[in-house]
Amino acid sequence: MSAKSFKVLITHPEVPQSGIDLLNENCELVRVESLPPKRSELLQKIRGVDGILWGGHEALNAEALDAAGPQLKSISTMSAGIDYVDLDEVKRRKIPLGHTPTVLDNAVADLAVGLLIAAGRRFHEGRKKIETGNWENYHLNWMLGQDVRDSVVGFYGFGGIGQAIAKRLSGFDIDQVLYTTRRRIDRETEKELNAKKVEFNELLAKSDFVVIAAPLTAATQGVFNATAFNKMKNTAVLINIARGKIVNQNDLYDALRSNRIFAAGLDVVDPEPLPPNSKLLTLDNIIILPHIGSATNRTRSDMATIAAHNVLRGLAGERMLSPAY
Ligand SMILES: O=C(O)C(=O)CO
Repeated sequence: MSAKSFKVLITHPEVPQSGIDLLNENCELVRVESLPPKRSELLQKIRGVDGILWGGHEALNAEALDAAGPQLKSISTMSAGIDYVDLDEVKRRKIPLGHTPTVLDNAVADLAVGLLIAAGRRFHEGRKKIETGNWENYHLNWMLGQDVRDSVVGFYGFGGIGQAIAKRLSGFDIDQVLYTTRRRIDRETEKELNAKKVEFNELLAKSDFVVIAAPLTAATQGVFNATAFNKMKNTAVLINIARGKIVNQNDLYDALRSNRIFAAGLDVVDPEPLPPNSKLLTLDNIIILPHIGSATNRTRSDMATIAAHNVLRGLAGERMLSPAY
């Protein structure tokens, strides 16, 4: 490919060097420098570019695509989820779009297991007990939590991330994995992970831990609402490492406050950032992280590398490493 003539926009000043170096070999780079990135700077620098490495979760929509112009040939996000992309607008313009699933499966799965144990074993509440001088370990039944051993873990969405979580949990001697997905996974993987596809209601009723690992779409938005929580065990723990909007947060607050379910562990919320005065933060039985599932040095660097390859392949008219559609 002779791509030196291509102009590529990097939409975030902190895109890891691995991605920048790859693109720099063959392309003229234009970079957004403001931090947090200013939309106005992006809309100005996007004009006339051939490719874009979309480094944040800023809306990638008609406004941005129109500002870029009709020569735009290749875009890659640096994320697995693409819910901030107006996919119809990208498709309508026939612009190849890549994203970066798979490389972050392990990092997100590690975090999910951490959250599952932290929520089930009341880490956050325990820390608060210490801070408030309520270390009451003279009770024999003080701070009892949920066992992972022999538990049923239900996955709402069972792609690469869900399967990586299940693989890790097999080391904790869980009893069974249940899952709901649009597609059934292959029998060999089912066998290896002791996983069984079930209907959503069965998943809710039988799971001790429910893990949300599905993309945010019109079909998944708000699915975890009061109706769903009422079908769960009152000892159940909900984990969300996917997208905040899949959960109705008001209903989750009610379910946790009334102990309708035992606890929740969230890496994602709605909105992000969560306002510091959110009522969710007043609860003892929730642990909330600021969307750090893929936040390891190696994972972010790998994501930048894949995104850069996607952009280069799109510019060369080749199939991207991980096309989003
Ligand atoms: O890449 C994504 O979509 C993420 O949310 C990483 O945590």
